[in-house]
Amino acid sequence: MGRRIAVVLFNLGGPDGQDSVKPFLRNLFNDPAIIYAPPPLRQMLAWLISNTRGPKVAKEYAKMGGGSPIVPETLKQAEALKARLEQALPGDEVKVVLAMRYWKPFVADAVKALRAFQPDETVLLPLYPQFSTTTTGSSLKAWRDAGGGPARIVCCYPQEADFIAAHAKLIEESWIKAGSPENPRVLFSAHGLPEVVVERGDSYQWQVEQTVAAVAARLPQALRDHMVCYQSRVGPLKWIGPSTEEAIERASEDKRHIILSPIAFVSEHIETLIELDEEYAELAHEYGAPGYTRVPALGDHPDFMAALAGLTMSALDGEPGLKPPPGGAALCPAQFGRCPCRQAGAVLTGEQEAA
Ligand SMILES: C=CC1=C(C)c2cc3[nH]c(cc4nc(cc5[nH]c(cc1n2)c(C)c5CCC(=O)O)C(CCC(=O)O)=C4C)c(C)c3C=C
Ligand SMILES: [Fe+2]
Ligand SMILES: [Fe+2]
Repeated sequence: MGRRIAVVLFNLGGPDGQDSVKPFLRNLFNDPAIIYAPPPLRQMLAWLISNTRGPKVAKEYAKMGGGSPIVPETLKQAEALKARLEQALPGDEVKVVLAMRYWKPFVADAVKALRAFQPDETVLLPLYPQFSTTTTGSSLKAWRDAGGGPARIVCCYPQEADFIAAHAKLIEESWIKAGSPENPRVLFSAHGLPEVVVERGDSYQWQVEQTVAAVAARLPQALRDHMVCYQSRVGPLKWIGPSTEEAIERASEDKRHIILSPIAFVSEHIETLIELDEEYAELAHEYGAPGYTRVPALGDHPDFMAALAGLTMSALDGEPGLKPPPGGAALCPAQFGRCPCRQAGAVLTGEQEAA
């Protein structure tokens, strides 16, 4: 008899309308993985920041039709992944559910849906290729807090071959579509993090650099000039750099045609459609860059879907528990020990998952 297989796609989530911008931001800033302050200070900060930041951000969501496209975009990925898994696992019943961290459908909604489905196997698959305590770590903790059952866990996949191929193909295609401009520089722009998060052992920046090195190595010679940079800084803390603004300024001074590829986001949302397409495009224009081409996010690109299906299939193999990064990729160095990849194979305790 066939198995019932559930795949849980973790992502950040986004407001589904103007009324949910403030509560979405409040949920985000009330996460101890994002703001290292004890309650009730954290709740107070979350309330304050969501109220001050809310109106500005609501205007940006309004430009995208009122809310974030992250859920519809993730649903497309879920459908494509389901189709691939059904083909690879004939006879098994596959259900792919969304589990968003800060807005609907929440992780708790996914746990509820799976209680009704009664899966034989559950695979937790973060839509964050690079592990961060602020993203995957926080989602795994939310899974446990919501009473999510035992699962096979994909930790991270910063160098997964099909994921890397998808990025490399999209970059090359975008450059060709722009007329193969001379003197291009590929700017790999990832969401930033406060420096203190990395100092505490978060492996995200290290893994982003692994991804960038692997994608750059697959690009044609003409596209080898590249730089990694970090966008979306929020709040008063010092964030990791160089910032995407600085990278755009430098590329403009060097008279490079900017090919901007989002490298830690796997779908389109506010950070790509507003920040990259409007704010950074305008900045490149102001700095006098010879050109600015934005590479699309991965979305349901067939190679990325192959990566997600492959990660799910290998998670289903062997013992349950946490799976190491695929393809013999290096485990995170000891100073970035908050990534659970180093405990792969062991049965995770709550502490390790939450780290
Ligand atoms: C790689 C993915 C992400 C990391 C790492 C990350 C860390 C992080 N984010 C904030 C604050 C905000 N992020 C916001 C939006 C947002 N962030 C990610 C991904 C990562 N965040 C995504 C996919 C999105 C888009 C959500 C959507 O609308 O679809 C926002 C909201 C927008 C805004 O107000 O600018 C905030 C705030 C911090 C503080 C942080 C690490 C500490
Ligand atoms: Fe973010
Ligand atoms: Fe790791």
